[in-house]
Amino acid sequence: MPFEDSSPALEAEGLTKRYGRRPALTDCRLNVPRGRIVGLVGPNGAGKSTLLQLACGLVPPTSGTLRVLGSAPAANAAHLARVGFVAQDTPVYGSLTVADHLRMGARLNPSWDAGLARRRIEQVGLNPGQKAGRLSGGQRAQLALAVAAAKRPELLILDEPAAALDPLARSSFLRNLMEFVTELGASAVLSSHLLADVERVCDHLVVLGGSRVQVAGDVRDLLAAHHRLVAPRGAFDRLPAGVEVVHSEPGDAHLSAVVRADGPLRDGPWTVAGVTLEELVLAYLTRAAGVPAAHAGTSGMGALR
Ligand SMILES: Nc1ncnc2c1ncn2[C@@H]1O[C@H](COP(=O)(O)OP(=O)(O)OP(=O)(O)O)[C@@H](O)[C@H]1O
Repeated sequence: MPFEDSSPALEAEGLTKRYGRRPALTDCRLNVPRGRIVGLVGPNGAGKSTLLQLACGLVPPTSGTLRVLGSAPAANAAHLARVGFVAQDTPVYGSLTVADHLRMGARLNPSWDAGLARRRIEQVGLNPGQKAGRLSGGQRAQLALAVAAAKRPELLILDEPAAALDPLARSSFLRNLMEFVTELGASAVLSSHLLADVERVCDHLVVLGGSRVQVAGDVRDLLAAHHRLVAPRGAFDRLPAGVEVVHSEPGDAHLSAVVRADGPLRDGPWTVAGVTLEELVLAYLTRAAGVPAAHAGTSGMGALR
């Protein structure tokens, strides 16, 4: 059942967070609608964890505003219950058993769904009597996800939830995540360095680079608005209005560029092709990093490190 309130999952205006003089997020504007699975990507130190911590009310902004499900982050106990958070290292209580975690979840959360928690624990093959400290990284992540989802949150926030998992465990974790989000009618934001994971599960993208939002939007819209143009060098000086070069790479006689176009691209002295999500992300991050064009390789579905 979808939730009735339709205010954005996340809405930020001028959001800035500094640690001392070091900027972690600068002047960020975001509007993430409900019902999306959001991929938050960017290189190390881009500000992903900071944004997620701000959204959970764990740290305050230096300036600007952030609204989560229409309220200030962690505004009150009722609002806290609407948001589930799985932190970067999927922390669990080592001396407590899997079943203890579920009992504790039930005591702490008024909307706890014991049936959902039990079902998920069974499906991922966790032994309720097992001490959490003896679980593997993947099993810990599954337990943390089950506990966060059994709160029946409207928004699940996950900081690199699958980073430590092997490919099989990651695949099962992401499948579980998608099932939860669909079953709960919820929204989710997950940060990841793995573009293949983002491509697989996310329908909305936020790219952070150098503490700023580089690009954000529904994946389908972003892919429709971006193209790869290959053209003789001089042709890029005559691009029509409404076409912005995000990043270009030099060839011998031609330039290859990822461009953003407001509307359909008219014919010209260029060839036009679609871009993959990876090409799109790398074009923005390369531009943000100020990497010289010759170093901006885009081959292979990669990890952002
Ligand atoms: N508690 C803190 N105290 C001081 N500086 C911090 C703190 N937390 C983060 N930072 C700084 O803020 C910037 C953004 O860090 P953040 O952890 O949000 O990046 P990230 O995108 O999550 O990185 P990663 O991919 O490595 O996890 C970095 O320069 C980091 O050093």
